[in-house]
Amino acid sequence: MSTTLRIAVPNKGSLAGPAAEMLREAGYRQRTNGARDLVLRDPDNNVEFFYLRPRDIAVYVGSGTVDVGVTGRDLLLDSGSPAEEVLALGFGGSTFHFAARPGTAEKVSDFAGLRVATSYAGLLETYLAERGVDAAVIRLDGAVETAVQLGVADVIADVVETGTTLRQAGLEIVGEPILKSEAVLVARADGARPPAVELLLRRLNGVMVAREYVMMDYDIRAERVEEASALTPGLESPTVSPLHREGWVAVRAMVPRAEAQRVMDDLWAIGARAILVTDILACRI
Ligand SMILES: Nc1ncnc2c1ncn2[C@@H]1O[C@H](COP(=O)(O)OP(=O)(O)OP(=O)(O)O)[C@@H](O)[C@H]1O
Ligand SMILES: O=P(O)(O)OC[C@H]1O[C@H](OP(=O)(O)OP(=O)(O)O)[C@H](O)[C@@H]1O
Ligand SMILES: [Mg+2]
Repeated sequence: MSTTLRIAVPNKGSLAGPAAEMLREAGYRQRTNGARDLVLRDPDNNVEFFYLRPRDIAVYVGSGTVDVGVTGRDLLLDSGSPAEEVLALGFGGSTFHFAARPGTAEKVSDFAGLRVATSYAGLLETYLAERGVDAAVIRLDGAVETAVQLGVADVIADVVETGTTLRQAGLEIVGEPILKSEAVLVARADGARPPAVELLLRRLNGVMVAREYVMMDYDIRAERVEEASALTPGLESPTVSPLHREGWVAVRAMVPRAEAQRVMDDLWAIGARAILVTDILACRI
């Protein structure tokens, strides 16, 4: 039997719930709601899950003590660990921005000589160094928006999701986004990809495709099938099957979920009927 694959999963914070849900959808065993196990075995899949702080996951993966892990792209870059992103997972999205009181600065080069507070010091130091900006980086653990009010910093660099926290602290975004982040699967940068990792990647990809697409079926007159196929090209090519009713065909294609209603309207307008949309439960593409 091959060696057990070790996977690190966030134990708390905004990535923990969606990460466990995605792994469950991919057919792996996960902790039941509210459980606080630090390790969980999934003998059917020959996998062991380690529930760790999201900030630490890239460090464990980089050291080789676990094979792969789920963390944020921002946390991976901040860690400076020899781990690399192998798959973006489509959840936990956020944008990392500079913010300050109005009138403090307009662009990054204005930060020279100022104090910038953040809980992503590694990421920030690299960013400033790459642009040759000499600012003092103040390392904080969280609630960095308050640092300006308390006089500890002039500027902050932090995750912005809705912008509510910034507004409440009287701050506004300065300059371009520093980084767009989302949850990612990470593996050791120099490591070979064992078959178990390839299998995990295929399963996670399958979950993402099943979430992003729906299956669309409809009937249409044969002479309009080219037009219809242009509206529903599918991933490679739509399936067209003969119907018992003369002059008509049945078409089946995957359609992006977000476009399903518009595509149905367009199909209806060219004479398609019996248009049905169904969820894709799982897939391997
Ligand atoms: N609104 C958000 N606030 C913070 N992090 C977010 C948010 N939305 C997505 N993320 C992502 O979640 C990861 C941070 O997760 P982490 O669990 O460390 O922080 P958290 O969600 O703020 O939890 P906590 O504050 O309880 O430590 C980062 O990759 C970050 O980009
Ligand atoms: O743009 P918003 O929707 O307001 O979200 C962004 C805020 O949410 C997170 O803080 P969190 O609540 O996790 O507290 P923390 O700073 O202590 O981590 C993040 O650090 C920002 O402060
Ligand atoms: Mg937080």
